[in-house]
Amino acid sequence: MTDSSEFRAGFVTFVGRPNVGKSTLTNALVGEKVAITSSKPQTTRRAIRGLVHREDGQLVIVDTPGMHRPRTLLGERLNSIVQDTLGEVDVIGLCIPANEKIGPGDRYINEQLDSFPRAKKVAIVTKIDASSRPGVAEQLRAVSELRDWDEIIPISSFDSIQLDILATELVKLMPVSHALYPDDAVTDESTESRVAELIREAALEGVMDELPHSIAVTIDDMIEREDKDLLEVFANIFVERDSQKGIIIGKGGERLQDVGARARSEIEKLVGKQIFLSLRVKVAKEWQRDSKQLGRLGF
Ligand SMILES: Nc1nc2c(ncn2[C@@H]2O[C@H](COP(=O)(O)OP(=O)(O)OP(=O)(O)O)[C@@H](O)[C@H]2O)c(=O)[nH]1
Repeated sequence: MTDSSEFRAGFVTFVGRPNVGKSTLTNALVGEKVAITSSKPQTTRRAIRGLVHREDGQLVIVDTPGMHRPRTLLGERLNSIVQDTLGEVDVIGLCIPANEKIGPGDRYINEQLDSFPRAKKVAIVTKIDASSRPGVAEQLRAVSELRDWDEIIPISSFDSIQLDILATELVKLMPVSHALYPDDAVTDESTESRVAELIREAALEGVMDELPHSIAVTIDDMIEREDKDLLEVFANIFVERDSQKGIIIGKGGERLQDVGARARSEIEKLVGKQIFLSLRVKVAKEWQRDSKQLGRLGF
C-alpha cells in the first residue's frame, strides 16, 4: 500500500504533434517562461526542464522537441533526444488539442509510446477554450479509445482551466521520493541558454515558414557591469544562407532592431535588470547537415 500523504517527485514529458501547446503548458504549470513558444511548429529543440513545486510533490518537466520523421542530421539528433528522454521519464503526457480531429500524426505518436512501457501514460486534451463543451466531450471520448490511459485530463493553458488538477494527478503518478531540486529553482537550464532561447524566439517571430529550422543562437559573452545594474549580452544569430541573413536583418536593419527590442524585454524579465544586447547575424552554410557545425551551435 502506498500512503497518499507521502511526498512524490519525478519526471514528466509532454509529447504530441507540433503546435499542440506543449511549451505553453510547461510555462503555465511552472508559472514562468522556461520553454519558448511560437505559432511556428517545431520551435522546441532541447530538453528544457521546468519545475513545479507543490506541497504534495515536485514535477520535473522535460520539454522535448516534437517527434517527426528525420530528414536532416539535426532531425536525427532531435529524435534521439526524444528517445532518450522518453526512456527515462516516469510519466508521458500525450497532448491532443480539443479543437482538431485526431489524425495520423497523433496516432503515430501514440503508437510510439508502446516502446516506453515503464512510463505511466496520461492523455492531456489541450486548448479546451478553443472548442465547445460537446466538442470537448467528443474529443475526450475519441482520446479514450487510443489506449488504456492512467488519466485523461482536459485543460486550457490560456484560461488556466484544470492546470491545478493536472499537476495534482501528475504528482499522484510519481514515485515516492524526496524533492529532486531545491524549492526555489524553476529550471536547471543555465541563464545563458535561456537567454539564447529567448533571442531565438524573438528572431522566429514573423519569419516565413522555411526559416525556423535554419536559425540558431549562440552567446559569446554575458558581462555584469560593475558601475551600474546592467547585463551586457553579446549574441550571434546563425542562419544557413546569405538570403536568410537579409530576411533576419530586414530593410535598413529594421527587423533586427525589432528582434533585439523583443528579446531584450524578455531577457530583462528573466534576469531582473537592464540589458544591453548586441546581436550579430552570421551565416553558417547548411549547418543542419554538418556535424561539426551542429556541435559548435550546441546540438
Ligand atoms: N486557444 C489556445 N491556444 C493555445 C493554448 N496553448 C497554446 N496555444 C497556442 O498554440 C500554439 C502552439 O503552442 P506551443 O506551446 O508553442 O506548442 P508546442 O506543442 O510546444 O509546439 P512545438 O514546439 O512546435 O512542438 C501557439 O500559437 C499557442 O499560443 C491554449 O490553451 N488555448
